[in-house]
Parts: sequence; C-alpha cells; structure tokens
Amino acid sequence: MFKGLVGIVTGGASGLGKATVEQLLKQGGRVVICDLPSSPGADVAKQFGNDTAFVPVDVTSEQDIRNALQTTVDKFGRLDVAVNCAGIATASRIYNFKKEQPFDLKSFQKTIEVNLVGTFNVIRLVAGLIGKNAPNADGQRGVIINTASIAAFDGQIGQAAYSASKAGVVGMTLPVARDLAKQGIRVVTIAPGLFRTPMMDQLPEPAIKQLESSVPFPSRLGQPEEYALLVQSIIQNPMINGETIRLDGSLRMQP
Ligand SMILES: NC(=O)C1=CN([C@@H]2O[C@H](COP(=O)(O)OP(=O)(O)OC[C@H]3O[C@@H](n4cnc5c(N)ncnc54)[C@H](O)[C@@H]3O)[C@@H](O)[C@H]2O)C=CC1
Ligand SMILES: C[C@]12CC(=O)[C@H]3[C@@H](CCC4=CC(=O)CC[C@@]43C)[C@@H]1CC[C@@H]2C(=O)C=O
Repeated sequence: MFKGLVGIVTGGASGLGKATVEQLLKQGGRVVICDLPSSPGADVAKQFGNDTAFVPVDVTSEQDIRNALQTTVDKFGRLDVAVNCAGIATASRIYNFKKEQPFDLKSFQKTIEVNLVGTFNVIRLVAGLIGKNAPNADGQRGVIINTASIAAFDGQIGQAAYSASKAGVVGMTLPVARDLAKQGIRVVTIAPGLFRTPMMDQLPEPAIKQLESSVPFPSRLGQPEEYALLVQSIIQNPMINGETIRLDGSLRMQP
C-alpha cells in the first residue's frame, strides 16, 4: 500500500513510535528511526532489516535533525511522511507545601523543550525536504503527524508541564497546517489516551489497572498497533488536515 513511501519516525525505538515504524514497513514503506543515542534504536533497525536506518538524534537539536534528513536522502532518496513520537512524561505539583518547594523550573523547561520545541524543530526542518517532492494528482507532497496527549485537554494533578507541552502541540497544528497548505503538506496531531508502552510501564501495575477501568470502552489500555493504524489512516486520507484526533476510548481524565 505504501510502496515507495519514505518516512521518519522520532521516538521510533520504543512504544508508539516503534509500532508506527513496523506498520509503515508492513505496508511497503521505508523508514528512518530517529531516537536518542542511548535508545535501543540501532538494535530495532537491525531487527527490522534493510528498509530501515537508525539515526541517533535529540529532537531539540537542529544539527541532529539535519543529519537525519541527510541520511534519509542518502539512503532512500526522498521524504514523504514524518511522525513525531519522541516525548517525555514528567509529574510534579506546582508547589509542595510540606517541603515549601515550588515546581522545579528546570524540569518544566525540559518538558517543554523536548515535547513542544522538539516537535516544532522537527516540523520546521522536515517541511523543507517534503516540500521538494513533486505533488501528486491531488497536489499533495507529504504529511506530518504529531503526538500530543489527552492531557492537553484534561490535564491531571501534577501534569502542568506535560499538559502545557502537549497543548502547545495541539495549538500549533492548525497554524502550521495553514502555513504548509500551499505546498500540499498536511499536518495532523493525534492525542492518545492511555497506551501500553514503556512510558506507561513506569507506573505500578495496580495504578495501570485503575487507569484501565477508567476508560469507558474499550476498558483497557490502547495497544501501540492501534495508534499505528491511525497513523496509516491519516496518511491514506487526504482530507484529514489541521486537526487533532483523540484516540482514547472516550476517556476524559479525572483531576
Ligand atoms: N503511552 C501513552 O499512554 C501516551 C503517550 N503519549 C505520547 O506519545 C509519545 C510516545 O510515547 P510512548 O511511546 O508511550 O513512550 P516511550 O517512552 O515508549 O517512547 C518515547 C521515545 O522517545 C524518545 N525520546 C525521548 N526524548 C527524546 C529526545 N529528546 N530526542 C529523541 N528521542 C527522544 C525515547 O528515547 C523513547 O524511545 C510521547 O510523546 C508521549 O508523550 C501521549 C499520550 C499517551
Ligand atoms: C503521560 C501519562 C500521564 C502521566 O502523567 C504519567 C505517565 C506514565 C508515567 C508517569 C509516572 C508517574 O509516576 C507520574 C505520572 C506519569 C508521568 C502517563 C503515560 C501516558 C499518560 C498520558 O499522556 C495520558 O494521556
């Protein structure tokens, strides 16, 4: 289905990103996995075979992303799709009244830097390369897909930094889609609910069970493959643009 399509996936060594890499490959695409040097990205690329490459990147670095784009062109000749999955989850209350300690500013800045600035950095750089493609019959040159979270809308206690970073991703989706419309590049954001990934596995099992029971239907964590299926759908459907799509089993998180 995606024969000839070339994608890059940030955060592609783990969780939602890794499932996306696998789905794009299954459909006949070729994929560059971008993830931290400390990630298992090299092993993941080896496991997936010759239609993948791993480039160690920090998404907040301009040079790292330029390197990744250069590798994409050298190895696969073009770029059609970029999927932003790289992200970190942090949690802290705004003020700890027992310890008389405010939210650590560095931690707030880091969360914004990776989740929001990192996503923006990738978008602004991939747009130039995707824009070089010849348009298809519909005028489309490619697609950029971002990952927010339902915490962008229903942020919980302790999620001020995480929610702000993800709300930023939601907020820039429409203006960036408008910026890139003339070039025929679509921009879409997915806001996942609760998915079974290494990020989620930081929580103890009883807490996960409790979270699962809070999802109306299906009352369980999402599988990373279900996220990847939405990525596939967004790529296939040229009318989806400038929108954030919740993928959450109708969960609305409690405070
Ligand atoms: N798992 C879940 O339930 C949900 C996840 N999300 C979001 O989905 C995205 C993917 O999350 P998961 O797959 O669950 O997490 P994960 O922890 O399994 O994967 C995240 C990947 O991002 C990479 N990464 C982190 N910082 C990076 C940086 N500065 N540069 C490059 N790569 C970096 C990590 O090395 C890791 O491989 C994240 O943005 C997360 O906030 C959103 C809602 C729910
Ligand atoms: C990010 C998200 C909600 C959270 O805040 C938690 C995170 C899993 C790891 C965590 C461990 C903690 O001890 C504090 C909370 C949290 C940072 C969750 C994974 C997915 C959740 C999300 O984005 C929901 O939309």
